[in-house]
Amino acid sequence: MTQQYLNLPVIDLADSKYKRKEFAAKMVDSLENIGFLFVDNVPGLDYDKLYQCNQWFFQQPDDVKKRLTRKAWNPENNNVYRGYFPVVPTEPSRKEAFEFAKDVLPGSVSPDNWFYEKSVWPKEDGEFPFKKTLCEFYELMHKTALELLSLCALGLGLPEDYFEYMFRDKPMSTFRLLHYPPWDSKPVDSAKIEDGKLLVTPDHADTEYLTLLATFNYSGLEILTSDGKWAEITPRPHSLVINIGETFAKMTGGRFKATRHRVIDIGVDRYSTAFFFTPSFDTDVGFNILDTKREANIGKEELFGPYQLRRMKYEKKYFEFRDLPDILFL
Ligand SMILES: O=C(O)CCC(=O)C(=O)O
Ligand SMILES: [Fe+2]
Repeated sequence: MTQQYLNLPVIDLADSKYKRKEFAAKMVDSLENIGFLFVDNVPGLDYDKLYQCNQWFFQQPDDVKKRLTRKAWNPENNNVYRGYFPVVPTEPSRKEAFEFAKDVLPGSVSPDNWFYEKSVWPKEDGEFPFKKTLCEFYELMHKTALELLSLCALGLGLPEDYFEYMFRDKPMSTFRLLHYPPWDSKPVDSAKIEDGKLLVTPDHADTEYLTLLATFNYSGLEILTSDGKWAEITPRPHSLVINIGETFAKMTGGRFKATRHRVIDIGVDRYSTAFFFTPSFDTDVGFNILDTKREANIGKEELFGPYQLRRMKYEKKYFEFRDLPDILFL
């Protein structure tokens, strides 16, 4: 099979003030038909600095990573959800990652609800302000995601602030730094796909609401197009890749697509960052936002937190999530 390439639609946020309606329509069209798009000129987003954060972390020695490693891989630690997880050589998903969130106020959630556990951070040497810089990026991604959702709302004929309440109080968003080392001479069979290619992340759709991905001009990201073929996204420097997760798709009754995608081994180390914009645990995600007849949604309440845990731990069973503890009150 010859490799297919795809140029995604582009929205330039520098123009979004005076082309709002046009961009809203483009955003809706992209999410209905492809499920992915590029966003250029995100105000304040410094890609070199973000890449520097990514490189700084993955160059840390093993003992630094070990102190941040989730309990499933290091029983000495208490963090089950945030922090670091290592490459697992028997998995087709070949990646290590560092994940953090914005801490909630102490006492504002049940201590059993590890979705809100405090983020863990590496010790710094005073040379590079890793935590401070990444926390600023978190705020920037949060703001950008809200702006993109307000364009979606406008394009769908909803009030522009329609989605805001879901993310105002205790969003569960995760910021993930990723490193995919290339396969060595003996890749696991489950990583082998057509045309002799190798996976570093298998076919999946994201679970949350909206994903903001920086690929730093690396190739390797493929999406499953509507004609059933895998196509590689042509990287676009200084642009974010945007896609939606299953939660948003289901709340539009499937009108918006949570498109399946995967990452291919490009033969060299690959780095990216993903911001998963995620509602609060208590958000009702059981209704269709496009269904104007209220009765159609009665009795369908579904809290986001339990939905997310079920999808990640019991249904998708990704290696990084399948050992998560249960949450007793679910
Ligand atoms: O690294 C990438 O380009 C994609 C990452 C991804 O799909 C994910 O983490 O869900
Ligand atoms: Fe993904």
